[in-house]
Amino acid sequence: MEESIIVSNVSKRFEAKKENVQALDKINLTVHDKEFVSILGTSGCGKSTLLRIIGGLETATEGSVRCQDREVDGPGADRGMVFQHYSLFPWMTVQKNIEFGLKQKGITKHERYKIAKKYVGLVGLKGFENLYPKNLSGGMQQRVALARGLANDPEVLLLDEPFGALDMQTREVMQELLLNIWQESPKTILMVTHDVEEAILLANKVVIMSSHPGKIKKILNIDLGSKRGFETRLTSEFLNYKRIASELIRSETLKVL
Ligand SMILES: Nc1ncnc2c1ncn2[C@@H]1O[C@H](COP(=O)(O)OP(=O)(O)OP(=O)(O)O)[C@@H](O)[C@H]1O
Repeated sequence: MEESIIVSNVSKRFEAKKENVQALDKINLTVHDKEFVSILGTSGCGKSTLLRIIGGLETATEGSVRCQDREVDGPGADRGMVFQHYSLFPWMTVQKNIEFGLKQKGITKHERYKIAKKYVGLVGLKGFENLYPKNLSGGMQQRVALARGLANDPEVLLLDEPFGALDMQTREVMQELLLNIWQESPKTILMVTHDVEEAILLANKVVIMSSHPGKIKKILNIDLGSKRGFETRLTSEFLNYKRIASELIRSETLKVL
């Protein structure tokens, strides 16, 4: 398997007036082509910072990141990002928000209309295409952001809590949607989440971070086969992974608190 993302010795220090924060300390991580990797860890352990550095939105204090064989020195079309705070264009309708990246890629008007329509339907927003973000709930905005990320079909998708604003039922349906899309047309996905079940259900590998400073504590290889769905959560293998991951995170949380 080829390497898609290579994080080498990445450290990040935020310099602030009152206190400096060592957010990440010598992170080494390789994500192979078409792998789905989840990152779990207690609040403040540096998950978002790591994703932002890979996305090129933040620079590492030390170390380097390569993505698709290129040094990361800023955002790029090879990496699609879906972040917690939706980052939709407020002056564009749902349809236009989803079409935006497709337009940048030079896809024809007719084709991008069709692709955006497809993803509007997949995320359950049919009928809302002509509304503006301000007229949508947080969960609906998050689904638009996810549809936009998926519609662009980048080589690498970076997801930061993509389902954080959704109710449990919608969240489970969106997890299955992402799983189906990834199974049908695999791509490299790196996803930050707080949800242990979500991390295990979706990924081939779960990276568990420790905090202050953020380091990689453990990488769990998840062997649940490729056909996963709602029932997978009930299997003994799944519950075993859940127990291991929960114990590791709990020991970190207790340390921090
Ligand atoms: N721009 C910034 N300036 C200063 N400190 C920052 C900045 N961004 C993050 N930090 C600090 O870096 C550390 C890691 O933050 P980060 O947001 O990456 O954690 P996280 O694991 O994603 O947290 P959460 O799960 O709560 O979203 C925290 O201590 C945070 O306060």
